[in-house]
Amino acid sequence: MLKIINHGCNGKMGRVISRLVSEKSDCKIVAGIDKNPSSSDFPIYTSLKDVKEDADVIIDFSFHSAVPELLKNAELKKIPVVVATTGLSDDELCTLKEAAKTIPIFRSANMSLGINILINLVKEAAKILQNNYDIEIIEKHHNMKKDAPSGTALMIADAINEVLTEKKEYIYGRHSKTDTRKENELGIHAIRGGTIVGEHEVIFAGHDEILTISHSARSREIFAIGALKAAEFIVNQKPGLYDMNSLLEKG
Ligand SMILES: NC(=O)C1=CN([C@@H]2O[C@H](COP(=O)(O)OP(=O)(O)OC[C@H]3O[C@@H](n4cnc5c(N)ncnc54)[C@H](O)[C@@H]3O)[C@@H](O)[C@H]2O)C=CC1
Ligand SMILES: O=C(O)C1=N[C@H](C(=O)O)C[C@H](O)C1
Repeated sequence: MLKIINHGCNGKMGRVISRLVSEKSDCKIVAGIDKNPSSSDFPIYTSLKDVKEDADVIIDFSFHSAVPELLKNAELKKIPVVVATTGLSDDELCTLKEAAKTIPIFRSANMSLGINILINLVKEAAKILQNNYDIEIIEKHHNMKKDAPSGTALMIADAINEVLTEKKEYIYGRHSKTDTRKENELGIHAIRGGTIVGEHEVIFAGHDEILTISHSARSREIFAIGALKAAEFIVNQKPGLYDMNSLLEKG
């Protein structure tokens, strides 16, 4: 029985995690953590330091500024963490990398299988098309999303840059720009509206032809399923930083 702490349990993703876990027989939520506690069938705390229950793993869908304190306490309690929260600053990312020296940490801005396949396809296309095609990323999310661009858009952009001979400069929207697009640009554009779960589109625009590779999330369950798989995976790992590639390699 995998004993899970649900960090951000009262949020949109935290609630999906709780629902999916309640439908499974091989794992359970032993405690939740949220800055806005409410009643639940498991105890809810405002910080990991107060959690009394014994746990194997923490799944985190919260807010970027909550991550450093979570990791500090996870290190003290020696509990592996799945970090799904996006929008981490450079300093917060440094803290995460330091913590991964003590405990296993799984981090991905997108826990869906599809986006991780998209990244592999986009890398192949980028290698071939890098000299003659302009690359732009468009992401669309619901009107409650706080960070922009999405963590996934940045993860896709970083993956593209990894395989390019000449690295691109990220351009976030083109408001106030008064010159034409430069070859070294990689445009990243964020749209917010309604209840859009998450759409990512990578456009390779060349002379008289456009290649578009896209992914559309139709429910939050795909992220929760991925996070639960990551949780099962991370509990058996040594301290270190793991991502979706580690999980996909495992098969
Ligand atoms: N990696 C992935 O596959 C996915 C990542 N996300 C990311 O997960 C995060 C959460 O997304 P949602 O659930 O939609 O947001 P949400 O705003 O609905 O939920 C966040 C929850 O975290 C809680 N929280 C905020 N600060 C806290 C703190 N200091 N301590 C404890 N709890 C705190 C809030 O009270 C809230 O209940 C976002 O960063 C989002 O981008 C969302 C979906 C998929
Ligand atoms: O906030 C969300 O909802 C999502 N956030 C992640 C991101 O920032 O990439 C992943 C997913 O697209 C949903």
